[in-house]
Amino acid sequence: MSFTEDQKKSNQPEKVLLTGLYSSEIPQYKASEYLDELEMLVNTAGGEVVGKVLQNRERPDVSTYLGRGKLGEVASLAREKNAGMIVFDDDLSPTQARNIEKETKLKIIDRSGLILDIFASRAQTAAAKTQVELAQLQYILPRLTRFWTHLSRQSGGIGTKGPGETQIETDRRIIGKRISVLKEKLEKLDRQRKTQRKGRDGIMRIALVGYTNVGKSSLLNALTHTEVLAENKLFATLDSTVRRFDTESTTVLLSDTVGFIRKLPHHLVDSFKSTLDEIREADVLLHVMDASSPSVLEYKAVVDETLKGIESSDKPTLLVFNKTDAVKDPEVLAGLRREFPEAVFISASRGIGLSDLQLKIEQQALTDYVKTEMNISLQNFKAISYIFDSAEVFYKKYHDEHIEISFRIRKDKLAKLEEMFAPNDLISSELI
Ligand SMILES: Nc1nc2c(ncn2[C@@H]2O[C@H](COP(=O)(O)OP(=O)(O)OP(=O)(O)O)[C@@H](O)[C@H]2O)c(=O)[nH]1
Ligand SMILES: [Mg+2]
Repeated sequence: MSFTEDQKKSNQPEKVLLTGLYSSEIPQYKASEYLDELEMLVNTAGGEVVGKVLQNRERPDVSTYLGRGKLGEVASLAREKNAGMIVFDDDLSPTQARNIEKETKLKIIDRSGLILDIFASRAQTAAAKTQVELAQLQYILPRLTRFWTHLSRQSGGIGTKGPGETQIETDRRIIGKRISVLKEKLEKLDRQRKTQRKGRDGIMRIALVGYTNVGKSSLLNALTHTEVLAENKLFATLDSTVRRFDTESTTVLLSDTVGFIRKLPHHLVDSFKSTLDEIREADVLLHVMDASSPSVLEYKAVVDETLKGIESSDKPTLLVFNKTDAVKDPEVLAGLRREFPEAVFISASRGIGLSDLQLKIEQQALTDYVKTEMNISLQNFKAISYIFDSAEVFYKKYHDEHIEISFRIRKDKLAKLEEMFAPNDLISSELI
């Protein structure tokens, strides 16, 4: 089922009901914040929320998620409010989804399905489109029987009887084939990306990371005076954009990345590998947070956890609290300052605190990188080509028997370079 596809057919926003659970572990106010976030997702997908229902249950019912009675109530509320769809805050098992559809006769979608839909409608580049399609197919595969009953009903098939097993088996094979084609395509795109990246190696790479909608793209725009799409929607950014950013003493490459969210479908994380590589390969992370959100620390934990999942949690990280202009209570800011004395406090949209941030970035560059000028014997072409591959070269001049070269290089790479010199290869070397 596709939320956004249905949207395109009619100009009326699809009316939906949201539902979720609270328990001794997730208090009611938390669950209701989660539904607010789910509402943002629905709005982003072009839908309109006409009601929200929470049920107190320790764990979801294995066959219908909500208890049967509650599900009946939700279905009648949906009819009363003219809603044609129920959105579940948790992921439904294929069995739950099938049962709920049967009982309510309403369209249903779960959190992962909704996020996948949004990603699909926002993907622009070949890479993002391929990554989303792969995630969608991986999501559909175990749910194939349900999608089939859905299709046969849509096309006015008789009763709810699905097609024979053999048809489903055939489809499963077709989808499986398509998945391997997409994986191959992504590998090819990955190789292209790696070639394009050659030559940027000597420059410090910083990735902007953070929860969705915290202002990462706005910060990229503010720092580099460019116009990347920034808007009050979730997942405005799907593709990573890289911008060169010159400070007084150094140059860095700043990349904007896809925002994280609670319960990001794991298929998405897997298939967005090449987009997330931008984070994995960065030297430094700027973890951007929304200081004006009451859930700021919870979002921080989600981001930390997601970074761990992509093996990027031990990188040097600058904490950046954005949207300070929108914080009503000064005590909130004071509290954050006390708890995170190293953090930088900014407002990307008002341009507050940006020079402070710039300074922190420069300091970081100074600790990790050095600028040096060398005179190297042309005999040692191995060392010279290593410099061209892994450093940013500012200046070079060939003499009869040596090259004069100035470059910026990461300290660990400099150490590796120094090991390559035989006696007399290095005529002179000076930090600049
Ligand atoms: N009040 C206030 N709003 C801001 C600030 N920075 C960004 N915003 C707003 O926050 C919203 C989200 O900004 P984006 O830059 O798109 O956020 P993002 O983190 O890139 O979001 P995704 O790409 O969707 O993950 C937009 O409506 C911005 O105008 C700020 O400093 N103060
Ligand atoms: Mg963005």
